Amino acid sequence: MSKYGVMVMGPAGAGKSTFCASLITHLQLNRRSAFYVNLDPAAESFEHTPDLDIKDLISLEDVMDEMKLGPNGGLIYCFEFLMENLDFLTEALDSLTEEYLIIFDMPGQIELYTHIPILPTLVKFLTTPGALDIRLCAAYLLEATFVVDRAKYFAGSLSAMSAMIMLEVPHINILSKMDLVKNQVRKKDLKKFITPDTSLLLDDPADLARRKAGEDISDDQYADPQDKNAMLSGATFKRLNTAVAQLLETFSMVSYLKLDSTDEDSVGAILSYIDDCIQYHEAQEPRELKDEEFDEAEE
Ligand SMILES: Nc1nc2c(ncn2[C@@H]2O[C@H](COP(=O)(O)OP(=O)(O)OP(=O)(O)O)[C@@H](O)[C@H]2O)c(=O)[nH]1
Ligand SMILES: [Mg+2]
Repeated sequence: MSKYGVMVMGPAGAGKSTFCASLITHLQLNRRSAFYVNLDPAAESFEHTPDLDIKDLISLEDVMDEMKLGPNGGLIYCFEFLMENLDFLTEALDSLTEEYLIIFDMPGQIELYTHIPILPTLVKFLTTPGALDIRLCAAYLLEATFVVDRAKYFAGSLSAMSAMIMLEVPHINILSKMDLVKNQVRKKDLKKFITPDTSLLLDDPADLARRKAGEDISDDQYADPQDKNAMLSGATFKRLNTAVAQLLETFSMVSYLKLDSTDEDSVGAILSYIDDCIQYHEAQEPRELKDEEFDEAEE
């Protein structure tokens, strides 16, 4: 029997836990079952109490104290420990039926999504047929506020693409906190953010601000070529950004869905994409309405 899940990923503060909470509320309102798994060993407060919490296996605070590690090293240690204790996941998830949407709330350390092979191994474990056999969709969140700094937006999109290539599961990218940029970006421009467009770099407000402040230095203004290597700014920075933007455009693998976690319809729309990705509805048995649901449907 297949299980269904979504792994909510993305950089620190992108709105992952808020989205998980809104998603659970939305599922509950629609009489669907959610199973909330917190895999962030540093997370402290939750809107919905996790059904399974990595902190019951290992806490980042203890690891940092005992192993004398910083927060990032500590997080990697916690994940390595989880990989050695996968029973922790199997025991909790094995008995879940296909009715459930299992929601994994991930930490925000970006190295987890880019160059450390722990996550691909974890995803393989969760999805292997015959074992947990979870049909998993990755949801990668990037803050919409990045649209005011185009370089950050393209760098974020590159990390989204890296996660997508590394994990090899159905993947959706999400621009979160759309409510914060609604009045800042014209609709026409927003389209260019939904599918990364190189022309965004031509009228980058952050770049204009830099130029105004006199920080824009062209390549030939560097007196010392060694300085030029050390200070990636001015024309070199622009060329790098253009190259990254062109790379994204060429592969055309990244495009975004818009999310405002405070808006129920927006959360519902994202859930439909997730359901499609994992073909959730195809597996559901038609179920009989309970008496009170029947009464409501009659009204
Ligand atoms: N305006 C607005 N704020 C949001 C939205 N989603 C999240 N936030 C805020 O963004 C901040 C970070 O949100 P979290 O959900 O904790 O982000 P996270 O990605 O889980 O953060 P880490 O787990 O620390 O990586 C909080 O102050 C949220 O209230 C949104 O859709 N709109
Ligand atoms: Mg979080």
